Amino acid sequence: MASSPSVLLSSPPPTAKDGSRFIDSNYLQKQSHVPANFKWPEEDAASAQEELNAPVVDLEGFFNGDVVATDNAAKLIRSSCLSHGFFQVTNHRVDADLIQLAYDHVDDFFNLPIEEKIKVQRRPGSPYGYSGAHMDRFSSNLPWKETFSFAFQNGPEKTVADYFKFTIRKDFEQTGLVYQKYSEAMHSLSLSIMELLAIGLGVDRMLYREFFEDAVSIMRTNLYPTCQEPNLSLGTGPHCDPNALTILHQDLVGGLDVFVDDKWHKVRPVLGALVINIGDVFAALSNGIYRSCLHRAAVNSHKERRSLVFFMCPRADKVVKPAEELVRKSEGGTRKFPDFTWSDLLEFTQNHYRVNETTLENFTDWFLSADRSNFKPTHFKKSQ
Ligand SMILES: C=C1C[C@]23C[C@H]1CC[C@H]2[C@]1(C)CCC[C@@](C)(C(=O)O)[C@H]1[C@@H]3C(=O)O
Ligand SMILES: O=C(O)CCC(=O)C(=O)O
Ligand SMILES: [Fe+2]
Repeated sequence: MASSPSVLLSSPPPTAKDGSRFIDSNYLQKQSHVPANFKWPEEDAASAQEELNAPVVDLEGFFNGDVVATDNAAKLIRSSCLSHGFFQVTNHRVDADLIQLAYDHVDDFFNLPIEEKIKVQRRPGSPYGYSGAHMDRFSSNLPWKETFSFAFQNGPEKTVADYFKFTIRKDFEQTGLVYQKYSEAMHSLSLSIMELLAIGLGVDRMLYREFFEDAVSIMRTNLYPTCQEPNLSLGTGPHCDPNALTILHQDLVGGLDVFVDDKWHKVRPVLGALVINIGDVFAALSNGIYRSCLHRAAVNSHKERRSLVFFMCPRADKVVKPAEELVRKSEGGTRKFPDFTWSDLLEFTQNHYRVNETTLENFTDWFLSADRSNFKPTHFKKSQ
């Protein structure tokens, strides 16, 4: 699916020693015009005019074991997931100093010379590693960003810390320890949110906590450089996250937009809050009762932006299947998606399809088709 990087750029991007061309923030922010392959269709990139009054869920009472407060939090999450699958949380017990430290270390990696960054470039089929504007995978609608992603699995092994120290550079030990701690905090919060989701859906409170206990999640740092023509491009294009649950921390610059009631809305950063959204895996676990939400990241001309994203994913081989009681409760009382594993969905998103808002429907068709190699998507964007 991915074709070779286009060279429709105003001046040639940096060339690595092996002759290949790479785009990083340093290059992007110097462009006075958006290069053709970074331009997005007008209807995708047009800036949001309104702000979303996103529900803010205070988790204090839940963490203190207060039954009424827990029920209220679960209800608020339920109503937001029924309509758009998106909410913010405060009093989440993630240490503010840890969040600050995670931001302090974002540029340790992005400031490395391009040769060092491409040593840990994403490999075909893998969601982990460095990506400069996804140029290695796509040739048009390129995102105005650099990202760095790594795996997290809870347990005694400090896999994140080791990855930074042994795969990037020995002197990245400190940075690795910060992201190890940050990922652990995100994993723990995700499991708490899973309890609230279960309460809201009326299934056993521990159902999803237990299902995701051994999750192998993706942690990602994003750097969105400034863009002189911000209405022509996007930092992250319109999409629903394919994983189960995403916890996003955006800095105070702003740029996250959510598609609600047929319009793009800005999500104003709330100091200390974490932004949470449901992804396709959770939509499937709820048999479509909860929706994964369509969102994107806009860019701006005055200040570069950073975000920290934790994509909670089930262990690769776990079967994603809704509880029987939810099938009965859902529209028509029938299964909406087949049994599948995260490994199946990940393969689809990395090798056969570029994630957007119709990933889950197209994945279902691909997964059930007799001839997967001749797959042509039949579901198209609903947002325009
Ligand atoms: C399974 C995945 C696909 C993406 C990386 C992981 C988790 C979320 C997905 C992504 C971030 C959603 C937005 C579009 C995307 C292409 C991106 O802009 O980075 C997505 C990831 C990807 O395929 O690289
Ligand atoms: O950086 C952001 O604000 C959003 C990023 C996002 O949606 C993603 O990486 O999936
Ligand atoms: Fe996303």
